[in-house]
Amino acid sequence: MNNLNRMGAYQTGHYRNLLLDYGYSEDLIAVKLELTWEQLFGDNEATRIYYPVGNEMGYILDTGNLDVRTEGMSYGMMMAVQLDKKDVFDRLWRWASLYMYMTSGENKGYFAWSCNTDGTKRANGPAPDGEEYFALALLFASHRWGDQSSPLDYGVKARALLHDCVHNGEDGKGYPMWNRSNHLIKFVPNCEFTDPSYHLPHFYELFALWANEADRQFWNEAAVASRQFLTQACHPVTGLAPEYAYYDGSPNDERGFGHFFSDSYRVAANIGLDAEWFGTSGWMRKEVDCIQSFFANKHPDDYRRYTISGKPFEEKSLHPVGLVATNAMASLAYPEGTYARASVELFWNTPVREGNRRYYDNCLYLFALLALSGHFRIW
Ligand SMILES: O[C@@H]1[C@@H](O)[C@H](O[C@@H]2CO[C@@H](O[C@@H]3CO[C@@H](O)[C@H](O)[C@H]3O)[C@H](O)[C@H]2O)OC[C@H]1O
Repeated sequence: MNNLNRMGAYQTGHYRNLLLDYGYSEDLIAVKLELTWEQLFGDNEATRIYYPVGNEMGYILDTGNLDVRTEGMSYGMMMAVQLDKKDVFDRLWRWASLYMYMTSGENKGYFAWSCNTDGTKRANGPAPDGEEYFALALLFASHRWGDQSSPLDYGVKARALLHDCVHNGEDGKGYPMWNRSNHLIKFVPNCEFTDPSYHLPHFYELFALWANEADRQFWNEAAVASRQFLTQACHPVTGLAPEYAYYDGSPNDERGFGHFFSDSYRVAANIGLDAEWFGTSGWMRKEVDCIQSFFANKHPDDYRRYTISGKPFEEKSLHPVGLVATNAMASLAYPEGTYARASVELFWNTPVREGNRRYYDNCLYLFALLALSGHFRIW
């Protein structure tokens, strides 16, 4: 464990139910959690994102782009392991293992980030946020349910994946997902910039405990590096982070992703979960206060794309419900903050999204509900 002088659930064993602390009743919280799972994973055509396939498999559909992404598959697995839904977890993992995993070429050992619903690949490269979520979801599954025969040998698969993420390229073929010198996660393996929303230091703390022994120091250093990186990537006044950034944290707008838009929303949520698991810090409190105060006087119907200094574009947010959710989840890092309770109240009163853009919003929605109710746990 790296030099953290903070106390979170990892140290105390206690997961805060912030919804309860803010006055929502235990019964209502339980009902909302069950209902939301059902809305996303049941057969309500207006809200679902999960589709079973035959007796053994299933996928999460990006309903806006009509593809299956490693992001959604790994998110679905994380949700399933948190809620003890082994059947759903195993179905998703079987589908990802069969169709997305790449066994040859430059990206051997990684997962194709986008596939069609019939399993054919739409891309031959990975998106590292999927791999990090797959790895931790698998480790949790291994601890919660025990390893079975392949592909359900969860712990074995997680360690192999983390090994490849760090060591690919050492034989001259392919690239690691993390820059080996500065320990920062890349946007894609064969580039040298990053995506602030991919930085999950709270995951790396756990990889440092459970990955192959030879890589544990690497993961400790990755946790330190990502926490430092985030302080550089988030704007000091608005708290907004860009979608893509250079390693020094400055926005990378080469392809038009240097502003606060869809990917960026997750940064605040990630800080909330890091605080819940490993404790909060002065910077995390300030960051949450900045971003929540930036959105405090804005209505979700009018959320836009913004420069990180806060200048709005004409373009509306594609995922306002997701942004409501991530801003609420951030409250875990600063529950006493000026806007923390109002951010959670807005989330509580916002329904899951319907319509074709619902996938990303509803993923962020269920993550926020899990975290705010103390159900997003280290297993
Ligand atoms: O260029 C691709 C890159 O796009 C890919 O990134 C994945 C897709 O985008 C990210 O999330 C999306 C946020 O906007 C919503 O509208 C979408 O529904 C989400 O999927 C996601 O985090 C990435 O995994 O990575 C590979 C690159 O080659």
